[in-house]
Amino acid sequence: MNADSSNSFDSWRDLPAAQQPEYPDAAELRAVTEELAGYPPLVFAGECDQLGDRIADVAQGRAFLLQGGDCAEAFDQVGADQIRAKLKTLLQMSAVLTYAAAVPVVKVGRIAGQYSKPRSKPTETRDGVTLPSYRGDSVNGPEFTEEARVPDPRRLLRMYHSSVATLNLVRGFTTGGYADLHQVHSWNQDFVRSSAAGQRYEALAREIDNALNFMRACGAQPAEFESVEFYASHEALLLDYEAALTRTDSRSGRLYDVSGHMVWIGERTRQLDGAHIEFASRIRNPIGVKLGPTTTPEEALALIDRLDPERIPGRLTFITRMGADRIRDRLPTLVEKVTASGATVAWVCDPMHGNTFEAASGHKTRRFDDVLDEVKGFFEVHKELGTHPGGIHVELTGDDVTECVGGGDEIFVDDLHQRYETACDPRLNRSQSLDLAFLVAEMYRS
Ligand SMILES: O=C[C@H](O)[C@H](O)COP(=O)(O)O
Ligand SMILES: C=C(OP(=O)(O)O)C(=O)O
Repeated sequence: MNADSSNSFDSWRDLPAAQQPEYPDAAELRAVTEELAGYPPLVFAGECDQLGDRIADVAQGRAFLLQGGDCAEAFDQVGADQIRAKLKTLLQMSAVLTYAAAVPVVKVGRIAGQYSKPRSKPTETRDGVTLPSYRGDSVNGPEFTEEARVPDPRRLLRMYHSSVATLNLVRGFTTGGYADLHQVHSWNQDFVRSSAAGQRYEALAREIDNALNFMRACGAQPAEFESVEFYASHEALLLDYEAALTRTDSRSGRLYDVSGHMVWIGERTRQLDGAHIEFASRIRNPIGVKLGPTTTPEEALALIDRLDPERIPGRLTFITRMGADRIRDRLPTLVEKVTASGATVAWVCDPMHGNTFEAASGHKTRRFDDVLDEVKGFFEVHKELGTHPGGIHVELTGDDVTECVGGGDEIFVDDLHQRYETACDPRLNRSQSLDLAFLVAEMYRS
């Protein structure tokens, strides 16, 4: 793959780009992006196409998308234990969904690139002191000091290297035996095992074991069980970074953003006349777009025209994040109008971003019951319309954190301070994630 030099690709630069950092030194940014443009790709175009084929199955009702990971990855969390814990969570969820809902699961991490955050407010005030908001480790530091909050373009280099290290280990785990289906029990070997969800999982893992033993006895040992296909995704927020990692595929001459297999455009940056949608329209990766409760059917149809003019199933995923109280009201018209237009998009539910509130303690949190209710609403709407509820997009971690309230091993509002470790928004912990997988599997089956 070559660094792209075609002028047309630069069209996004003439358009307003929301949520971009204001770097104090433009020359330093230029030097960084030139350096990035010379670095090897994180992923290959062929892998992006393969994910596109898998998402086409999702869009056409033959598979389910499980997309999840941190709200914001952090540079000081790039360690083997943290990465393995996230992967384990996704593998366990996927085992539950595949076995209990009997559906192939397309596994996509919010991982190896999820370092940038759009914010509601440009500044944050504490004890009368106002500083620029933290925008993710790729932009500035979370410490509440003037120095840390200055956007530093050299952080983009660290984002690249952290993503490379993460993806390298993920590839090792997913193809080197760790993700072998015969290991279903070993993913459940830590604190989660004693939780209600962990015990339920253990029972399911025994059933999977029995099924594998039966197949072995019949002489079937499919190689597919020994490794998993796992893809990396993140929000394409910082366009200087994404553009520096956009390359021409030598096979097809087409442009791919090789910073991840799939990228999505967020709710705050999906303006039709903005730089993010223009950028996304130029690359061939599978694209996600977040759709919040104010999205009109006309906007959804215009997004399809811009991002999927050839109507290729798998190209476009609409990730709806309406809120539990609005999903049943807002989603039906969108799905109806998009379906009537003849487009085949994958519909995926993000039950996190429409359900955030601030607890009295000041912690941003989400109720597990609201998360579940939004997913329920999503399934109800699709059932009613005869369309496919294609997947879930969740903020989660493999650790035993206390960031969202509720769940089978209930976390109370008063517990939030105990292990509140997210760099930005609250994530489901491991047992809440498993609880969700079991409940989603039941909904999918019914
Ligand atoms: O993850 C999504 C957004 O970046 C996040 O919800 C913004 O949070 P804020 O409303 O605190 O800025
Ligand atoms: C910012 C995010 O979501 P949204 O764009 O839906 O607010 C996110 O998923 O990190």
